[in-house]
Amino acid sequence: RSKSEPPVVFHWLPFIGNAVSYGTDPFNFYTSCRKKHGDIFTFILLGKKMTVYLGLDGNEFILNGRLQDVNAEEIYGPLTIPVFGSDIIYDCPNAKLMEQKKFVKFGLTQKALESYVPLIEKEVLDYITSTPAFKGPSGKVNVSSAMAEITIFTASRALQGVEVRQKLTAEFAELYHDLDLGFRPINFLMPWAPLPQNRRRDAAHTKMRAIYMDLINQRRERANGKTSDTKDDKEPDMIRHLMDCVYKNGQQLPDKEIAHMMITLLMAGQHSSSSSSAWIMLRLASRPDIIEELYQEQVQNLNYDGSQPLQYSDLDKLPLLENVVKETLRVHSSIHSLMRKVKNPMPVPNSALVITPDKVLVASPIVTHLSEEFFPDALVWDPHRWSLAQASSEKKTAADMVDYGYGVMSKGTRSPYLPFGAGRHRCIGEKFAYVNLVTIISTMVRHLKVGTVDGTDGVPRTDYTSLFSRPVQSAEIRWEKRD
Ligand code: HEM
Ligand SMILES: N#Cc1ccc(COc2ccc(/C=C/c3ccc(C(F)(F)[C@](O)(Cn4cnnn4)c4ccc(F)cc4F)nc3)cc2)cc1
Repeated sequence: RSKSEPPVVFHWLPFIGNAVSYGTDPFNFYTSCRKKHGDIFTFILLGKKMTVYLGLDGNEFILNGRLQDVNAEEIYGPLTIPVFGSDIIYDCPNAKLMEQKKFVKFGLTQKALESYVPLIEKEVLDYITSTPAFKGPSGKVNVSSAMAEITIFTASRALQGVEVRQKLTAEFAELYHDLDLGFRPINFLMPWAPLPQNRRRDAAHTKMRAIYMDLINQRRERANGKTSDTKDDKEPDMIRHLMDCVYKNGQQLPDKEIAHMMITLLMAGQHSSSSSSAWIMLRLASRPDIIEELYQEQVQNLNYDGSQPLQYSDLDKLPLLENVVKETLRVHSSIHSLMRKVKNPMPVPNSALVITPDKVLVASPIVTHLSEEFFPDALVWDPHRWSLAQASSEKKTAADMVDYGYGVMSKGTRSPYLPFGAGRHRCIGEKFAYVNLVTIISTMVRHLKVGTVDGTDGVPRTDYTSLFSRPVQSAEIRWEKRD
């Protein structure tokens, strides 16, 4: 091979290449390739040349790459456009995506987040006091399906508003399920496949968009005082906010784009929060000592006595709970591969290597999350490891800050911990995710003790075959009501 090409990982079959070993366990695949070839290597995934660049330098090279050199929408578009809808996110120029991210980020105001805490708490309480899986004083529950239901209720009630939440129990749940059928890796790898579930996905998307557009019209009529409905319209939910957003070119956000943005936020919020919350509950079940510490934290820091409701200002008085979420996002990052299409030859600094436009670049922050170099005993889930680090907040100089059009933020890529990505495509849902996760877990800890079914301190293996790595299905935990 030419000296400017990264080493190619050995594979038996052309086209299929390393798809199977990568698809079954990407983290172990990356780790074993790194031992043989170092931080930069190319593997074959269904005919695509995937060039992985690991470590802090890889994260910087890819996530802070120039807009004209690295392209996200070419890779993510085929998977996301049929699910999210047209003219938004990866179906529009990047400049328009940056404006859409600004709209959403500025819609998640402190006032909005404050209003979400009681709504989220109520959804969790209603769930554990009414769903059959939590009937009686104790029992076992499939933690993935329970957390998926809880998070769809909390995310829809908070972010989507009361009408969408009410629809969730009815037709919407079915539509969400059909739309979700299209949100699978197979649609990454073979978007053109005429699979039956892709027709159901398209039908569900069309119906969901119509539901949102009706909802937007109802709200507009109410706002114009056409109907006498006295419903409290002042709830700062995202639909209301997006209805008032205007692009830089003076164009109002069209109703169709508002509907598509709301579907996008439902999918993003649901998958990331449900896999993270399932892992948090499984980790707590394996560490009953941590559960007791969390319960004591509620009692000592909030004077919790079994009655008073949670509020937004309580959330930053729960450092151990925050570290439980932070540590779970380190060990169980739900997106293991961040991908970009290369558009121009990209010389790798301090090396003879050039990444050419026939490649797809892959960053994998989870590899730095689990490197002994940055985290001693990296594979051990230990929330207390962050309480030491909580003191040392690294200094932020202007050189570390950047604004891609949706607010100033740290470049981030000198950090080995990037669960929300970094750079132009960095997540804007982090604040909502934390409020959602901390409120859900607080409420679970206040009312339930959990443990593993077999009494061991283990957690299930990771299922990497879905779009967001999650616990292998039918992972169960034991629960017992406190009150
Ligand atoms: C624990 C929860 C979450 C995690 C771990 C997470 C993770 C990530 C990551 C790693 C990226 C970067 C993707 C890339 O560079 O290719 C990202 C981007 C993004 N996420 Fe999240 N996310 C979470 C929750 C959310 C929520 C709740 C929302 C919406 C309310 C959201 C909306 C977005 C958006 C709009 C982007 C930008 C994509 C782009 O600019 O191309 N995320 N997220
Ligand atoms: N043989 C075989 C074989 C081979 C391989 C495999 C498995 O291979 C892979 C490879 C890569 C990946 C990557 C996951 C990936 C990337 C992007 C997105 C996303 F775009 F959708 C998201 O970032 C998601 N997100 C962000 N924040 N919250 N949600 C997003 C952005 C903006 C937005 F507005 C809404 C969004 F929700 N989602 C998921 C997963 C599996 C299986 C089998």
